[in-house]
Amino acid sequence: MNSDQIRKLLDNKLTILQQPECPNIGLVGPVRLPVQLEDNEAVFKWYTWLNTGNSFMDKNDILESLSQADLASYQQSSVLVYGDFANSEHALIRMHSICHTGDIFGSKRCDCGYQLRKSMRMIVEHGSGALFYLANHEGRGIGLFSKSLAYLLQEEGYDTVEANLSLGFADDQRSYEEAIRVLQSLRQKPVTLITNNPRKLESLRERGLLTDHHVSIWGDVSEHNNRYLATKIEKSGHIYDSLAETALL
Ligand SMILES: Nc1nc2c(ncn2[C@@H]2O[C@H](COP(=O)(O)OP(=O)(O)OP(=O)(O)O)[C@@H](O)[C@H]2O)c(=O)[nH]1
Repeated sequence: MNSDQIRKLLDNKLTILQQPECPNIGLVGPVRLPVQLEDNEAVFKWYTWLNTGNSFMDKNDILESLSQADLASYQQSSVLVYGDFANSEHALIRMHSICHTGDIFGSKRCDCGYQLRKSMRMIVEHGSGALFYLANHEGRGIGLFSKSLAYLLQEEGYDTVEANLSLGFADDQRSYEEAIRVLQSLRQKPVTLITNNPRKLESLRERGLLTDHHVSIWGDVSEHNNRYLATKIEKSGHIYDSLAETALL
C-alpha cells in the first residue's frame, strides 16, 4: 500500500483542532476499545491527541513526521468516550491525572487507582460520558521522577504540598486547557464532573461547560493514604462532603 492509500484510510479518523493563538491539536479516533470492568465488558470509543506545538501542522505534516517524532518519550493523553456522548442530555466526565504508581502498580499511597476504575464504572452505569486520561499531569504536573523525590520527602515528614513546594514547584502545576479543547470538539452541551477538586471544577465552569452540580469520588482509604487525603482537604481545598466524611471516618 502506498502512502496516499494510507492517508486516505486514516483521513477521516484524524481531525485537526484549531484555535486562534494555540497550537493545533491532532485528534485521532474513534477507535473501538472493549474494556473489562470487573464482571462487565464495556465498549468505549477511544481517542488520542497530540499537541503539535506548531500551529500550522496539518494532517499530512503529522503523518509525515510520526516516525521521527519520538512520541514514545512524550506520552500522549487520551479519552475514553461512552454512549451517545455528543447528544445525550446528561453526561458524566472525569478528568483523570495520570498516576503511574496508583493507576498501574495499584499503589496504596494515593486514591488514584481506585478513582480511575470507579469513575469508569460510574460512566458506564450512567450510560453516557467520558474519561480523560491526562498524560502530562503526573504528580500534579511535576513528572514521575520528581514525584519519586516528593515521596522521599514525604517519608521524612513533609506533606504532599510541602514536598512539591520544596522541590521548586507549585502545589499543583496542572492545566486542563488541552483536555477542554478536546472535550469541546466531542460535545457542546454541559457535563457533570466526577471530582472532589475545586480547581478542576473552576477550569470547566469558567468556560460554561459544567452543569450546576458535581459528583464526588472518595474511597479506598487506608493507613497508607489517609494523610495524603487529609492534605487534599486541608491544604488543596478538596471538597469535604458527606461522601468524604463517610470514606474518611
Ligand atoms: N506530587 C504528588 N503528586 C501525587 C501524589 N500522590 C498522587 N499524586 C498525583 O496527584 C494526581 C491526582 O490526580 P487526580 O486524582 O486526577 O486529581 P485530584 O486533584 O486528586 O482530584 P480528584 O481526584 O478529581 O478529586 C495524579 O497526577 C497523581 O500522580 C503525591 O504524593 N505527590
